[in-house]
Amino acid sequence: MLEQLLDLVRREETPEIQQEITPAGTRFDYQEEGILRITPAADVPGARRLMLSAGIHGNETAPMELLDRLTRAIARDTIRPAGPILIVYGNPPAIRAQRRYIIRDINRLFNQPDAPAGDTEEHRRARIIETRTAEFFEQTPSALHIDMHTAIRESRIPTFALLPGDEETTPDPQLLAMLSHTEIEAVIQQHTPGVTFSSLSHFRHGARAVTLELGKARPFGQNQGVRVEALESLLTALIEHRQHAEKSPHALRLFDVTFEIIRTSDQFVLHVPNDQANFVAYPPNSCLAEDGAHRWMTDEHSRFLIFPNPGVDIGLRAGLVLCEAQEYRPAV
Ligand SMILES: O=C(O)CCC(=O)N[C@@H](CCC(=O)O)C(=O)O
Ligand SMILES: [Zn+2]
Repeated sequence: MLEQLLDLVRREETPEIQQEITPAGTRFDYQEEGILRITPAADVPGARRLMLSAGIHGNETAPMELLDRLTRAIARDTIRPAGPILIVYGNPPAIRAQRRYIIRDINRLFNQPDAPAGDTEEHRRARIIETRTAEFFEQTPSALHIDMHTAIRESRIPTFALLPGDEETTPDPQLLAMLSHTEIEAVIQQHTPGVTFSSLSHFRHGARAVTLELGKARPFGQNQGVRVEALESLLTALIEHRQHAEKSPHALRLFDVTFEIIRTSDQFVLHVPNDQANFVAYPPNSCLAEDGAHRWMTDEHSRFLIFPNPGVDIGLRAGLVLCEAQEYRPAV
């Protein structure tokens, strides 16, 4: 029953039995709505703690369908976990409503210990997730958090990853090597501490953390165009703590976030068509947005735009501007 965690979320049902053990001895513990802790029959030395999340935005269904398949395979003992796993479906009310969020974008409410408590469902949910995440990671250096999303718009690079980080952070070689075996084609390194779920894991718990963008957001059952086979194979190998060789590694385009476009007032204007894809490259000195006297301009380096969104709340990012770095080539 507990392997049906996603269905329980969608039906807003609480399971009567909140702990189950598979024939192979894998234990499922239902912690909260949409949060399941999986404990292996026997911890394999060196196996990672894995936190796998999806549904932080309720309309991004392909990652949820992937996580649902993995959870059910573990329950059938088809996949045998080597280390503990925390499965998180981020925003149950938004998942049921099939919307990105209900009142506040929950992926802007993390890693802000000094922020006011907030009184929305998303604020309450973010605190629950933070509590369960802290319990789970307990400062485990080998931990890995993969937060899976799909994007609002089409993308000239359809599948890409974002790595949280600060000014000094460079892309983690282990994560790059891992991602080079999946459908991910580009990796974006962030350089300012963020407020996303992956930022919480990285900055608060010292975990390796990555946000994956797996394609365009579509309703449940309509994700045939979202290719995740290689990712699913990698996640299965990570869960079982075994070598992964199903897909030969490929080069990755690397980008750095050079600045964020922030909507700072009602006068904010984003000079980007609503249907423009992610990763459009601009000529230098293009004005991407303006708000009063402030203008966000490209230059000869900072010229790729992703996540343009003029409808964000004031104070939140309305776009990320990137410069391209030297590509990653897997070791031969
Ligand atoms: O398509 C968009 O505009 C956003 C897609 C999405 O939800 N992306 C995440 C990225 C999180 C990160 O920066 O690590 C988000 O915006 O929350
Ligand atoms: Zn998302």
